[in-house]
Amino acid sequence: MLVDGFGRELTEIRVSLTDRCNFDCVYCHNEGLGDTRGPMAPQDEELSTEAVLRVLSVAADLDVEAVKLTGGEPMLREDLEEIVRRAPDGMEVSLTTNGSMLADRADGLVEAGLERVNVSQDAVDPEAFAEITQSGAYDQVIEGVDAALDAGLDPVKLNMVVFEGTVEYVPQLVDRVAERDGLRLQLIEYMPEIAGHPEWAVDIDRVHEWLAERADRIETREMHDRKRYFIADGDGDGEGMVEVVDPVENTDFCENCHRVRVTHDGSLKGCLNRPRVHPMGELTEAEIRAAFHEVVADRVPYYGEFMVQEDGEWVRNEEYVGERTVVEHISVRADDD
Ligand SMILES: Nc1nc2c(ncn2[C@@H]2O[C@H](COP(=O)(O)OP(=O)(O)OP(=O)(O)O)[C@@H](O)[C@H]2O)c(=O)[nH]1
Ligand SMILES: C[S@@+](CC[C@H](N)C(=O)[O-])C[C@H]1O[C@@H](n2cnc3c(N)ncnc32)[C@H](O)[C@@H]1O
Ligand code: SF4
Ligand code: SF4
Repeated sequence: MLVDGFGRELTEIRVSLTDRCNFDCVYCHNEGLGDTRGPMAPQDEELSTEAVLRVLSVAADLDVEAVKLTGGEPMLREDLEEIVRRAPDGMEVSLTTNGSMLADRADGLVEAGLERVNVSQDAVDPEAFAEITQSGAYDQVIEGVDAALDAGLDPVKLNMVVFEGTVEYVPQLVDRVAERDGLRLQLIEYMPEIAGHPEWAVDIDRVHEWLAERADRIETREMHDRKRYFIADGDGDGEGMVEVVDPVENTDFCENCHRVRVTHDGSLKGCLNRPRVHPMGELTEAEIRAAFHEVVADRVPYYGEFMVQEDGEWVRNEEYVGERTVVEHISVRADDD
């Protein structure tokens, strides 16, 4: 198993299968890859099926236990089922999707070996959903979630980005997961580091407090030191789990980060917020293996090491001053600024 200089073992990888997407969510950080807008057709630079599988095979040799397939929108890839089916034995395969294409493919994905799915759902109101995602696919997403549950995926997590445009819907989504077996909720703190608009952020501590008041019990997940709140439904006969993903300025979160990312065009990235990417060459097994070693050796906790606090402000640690910033690295959404 690979371990970085801060004692963090590498246990998971996140593979961005494409940076294309059929939605245009106002908050999207696109896993640090820049704008999702553009042609919907497959792009030449995207990793081929075989290249993805080679990366997974090397990762499995290095004792990586789980892979998250993400994007952009990973369900735009027609070879998704094949990738899931041919992923290394013993590696947990999960998917994060906007859910708009899930209804027809959930059964096939389960058959291929998918173990669980996260579906982004920021609102229970179709109009608000359309405004946030810039798409009219609310009904398809709801059908996708139902199909995933019916197909036996467990858990199905609803991902909700908590920012000023969604915070009012938190209680409704908490109720929804408490009422439905198999559903869980992930409240993801809005991350302005890449997406911009820091003024959209809400105080995540207040969300924690609100959940703590309602929870029967609270657990802490090892990954990222995330809190999980277990909340009973109105009748008291069901219980929902709500996990909070709160990476912003959170040193405990970064201290417990065990993930690297593979970009859609075949580079390895040690941190979502850090621009450093390492191309994996022609993607021979030897090149991929070397890239994993180098990237893990270069991994540092973003908050607490790459960024440190000075007089109450987060500033770049002098040791990394020469490194580009995220904002310089990606093509930011020019017309949003
Ligand atoms: N800063 C940061 N944010 C993360 C990290 N992992 C997940 N997130 C945030 O959480 C979002 C949702 O992640 P998902 O891919 O649905 O899943 P997850 O919760 O990380 O993983 P599982 O709980 O294992 O399904 C990401 O797009 C990020 O916004 C991380 O390592 N660092
Ligand atoms: C980039 S999307 C890719 C997968 C898929 N298209 C989807 O939306 O689920 C992965 C996750 O990132 C979350 N996300 C995107 N931008 C974010 C931001 N600025 N802050 C926090 N989470 C964000 C989305 O809500 C989604 O759950
Ligand atoms: S669906 Fe996912 S990738 Fe697409 S714009 Fe929304 S958050 Fe970004
Ligand atoms: S180190 Fe980077 S990838 Fe890991 S939790 Fe912190 S910001 Fe996210």
